[in-house]
Amino acid sequence: MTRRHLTLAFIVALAAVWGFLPDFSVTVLSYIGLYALVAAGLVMLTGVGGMTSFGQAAFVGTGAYATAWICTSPLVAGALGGISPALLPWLGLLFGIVVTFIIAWGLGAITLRLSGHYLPLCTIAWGLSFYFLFGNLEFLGGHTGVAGVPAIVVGGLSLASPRSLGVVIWGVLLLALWALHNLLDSREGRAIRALKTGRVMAESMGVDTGRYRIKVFVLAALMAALSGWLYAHMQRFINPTPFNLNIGIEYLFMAVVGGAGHLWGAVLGAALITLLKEQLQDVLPSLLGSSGNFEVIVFGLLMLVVLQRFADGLWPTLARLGGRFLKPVAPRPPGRVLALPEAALPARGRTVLEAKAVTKRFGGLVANDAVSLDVKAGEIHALIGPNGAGKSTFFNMISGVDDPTEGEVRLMDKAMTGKPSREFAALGLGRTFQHVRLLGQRRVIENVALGAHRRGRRGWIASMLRLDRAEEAALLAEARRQIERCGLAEFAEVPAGSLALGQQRVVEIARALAGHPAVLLLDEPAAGLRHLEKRALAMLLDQLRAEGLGILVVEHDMEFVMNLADRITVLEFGAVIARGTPAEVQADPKVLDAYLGGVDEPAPKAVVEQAA
Ligand SMILES: Nc1ncnc2c1ncn2[C@@H]1O[C@H](COP(=O)(O)OP(=O)(O)OP(=O)(O)O)[C@@H](O)[C@H]1O
Repeated sequence: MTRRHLTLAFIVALAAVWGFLPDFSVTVLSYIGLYALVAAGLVMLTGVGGMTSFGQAAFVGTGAYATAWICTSPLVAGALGGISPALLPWLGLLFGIVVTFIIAWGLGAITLRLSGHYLPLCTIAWGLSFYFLFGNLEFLGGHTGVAGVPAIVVGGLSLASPRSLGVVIWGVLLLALWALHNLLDSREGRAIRALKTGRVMAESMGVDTGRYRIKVFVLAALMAALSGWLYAHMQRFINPTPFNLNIGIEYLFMAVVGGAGHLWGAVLGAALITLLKEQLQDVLPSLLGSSGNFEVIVFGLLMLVVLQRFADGLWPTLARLGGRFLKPVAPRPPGRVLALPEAALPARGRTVLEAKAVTKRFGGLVANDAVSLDVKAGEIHALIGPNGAGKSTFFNMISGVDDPTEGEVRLMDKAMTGKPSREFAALGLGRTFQHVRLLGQRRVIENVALGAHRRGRRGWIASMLRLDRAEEAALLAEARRQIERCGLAEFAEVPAGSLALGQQRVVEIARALAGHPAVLLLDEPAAGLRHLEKRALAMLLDQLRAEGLGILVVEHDMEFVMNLADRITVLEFGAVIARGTPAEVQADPKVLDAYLGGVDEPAPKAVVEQAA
């Protein structure tokens, strides 16, 4: 039995017993479905995308109030004249989606720029404001609410009973889980996962992180609004209470307790918390009397215990246990495989990357002082210098991570100063990082396929509907090719975080190569590699140079650099103190002085030997 079979068995079992369950169980299950829909949106937003929101209840309220207003307002009835009442809930759904989309996009554009704890604080702020807004707007019934919300009618069939509406709720939930699962298993899903690691890496892979963050935010808000629409037509009456901040916090609990990075964790979390609250409300008053609100306290304590014991939520533990009995799903053989776009490499000897008198100041500190350097197609240029010389700062300037205070950066003959790193990536710049930036829990192949992100075109809807398979097969095939080329074939399917640090650096090189770059920036690629692995890396770089790539490498291993580089630029205290061939640089007294005089930096063997 595979996981897929188990999911199917769950759906069939639910469908089979649905007609025989007592009314109370059907109602509870319908609520679980409604909550799980919101929590699944939060899994995407918080667990996968790394943005915490306490304010999702506000969007549930938006969806609920939008349809309640459309269905009950005399103003709408007057304006629409003789519209069939059966159409009103559907109009309400459309209205709710449009309103939520506009509000979420607007709120996202303003608040998602904030980082750290400011974003969650903002979600609390609008979670509170929406609640008071719902309660204070007269045309929404104030704190009394809106009564007389009609039932949904589909093809003449009224969904007035929870038993019939519950089928729709679970149908919508399962469809949403399927679509989100497909989205996460695609090029776009990899980009969403990359958001969690911060902007720098994802942007360097060509992902417009600002836009993706807003899109995930809007997606989660729309799922909450959909839940609100279903809720309003199930309850047939709404007031502001179910959309207050407490409930927003509960939604977050559901996602986190279930397992914030896992879609089925949302269902588990919603079920657990709904059932737990139900039980506590029944059991505690009979034990402790009904004078205190003890269930809230016990609920809080139980949540603490669960989170203390299962920091990643309960789903990963369950999945691990289940994994012992379930067979892994065999990957389907790819059908049609697209050819990925592949820009021709520039002619050998052409300058592909150029820094002209680049200066970077941090307050009074000059980290780069008018540094000029160029990289030509078909050469390896090394940038060396003692610790703190300004190499990483320079790397950031020439890859769009940071802007120079003065000077100019040109890539492929285009002025790039002030442009974001995704535009550098689009012009053919691939890079690795001094501090490895991989998605540690994802497989090596997924990490490497992220590097090919900008070579794909398929968007969110196509991914959700699985219309991206030919492109996805091509991206994965490209990733596998680069992994094999870098000598990591046996590790393609293991989590990237399980590899040794040196190997993780090589995964980063494979990821950069998957983007078919013309220029490669490598930040300390040999650090942590053993002798044979270094030799293999040197051979790979040699081969890439022969293919016509322009490579700039920052490296502390002098033997590696001296044997490999065509040209070397030496930085000290932010300024260039020498440049030339390895032989010229090794003979330069300023270089010897910089290294031998350095306190922190061990004198590079190759340089010292030359001096002797
Ligand atoms: N964001 C920053 N704000 C202030 N100072 C900074 C910042 N980034 C770097 N610096 C300073 O700029 C100088 C150059 O640092 P940089 O990290 O570029 O050196 P490096 O040559 O890459 O060193 P290493 O080999 O240790 O990585 C250092 O003095 C560092 O403290």
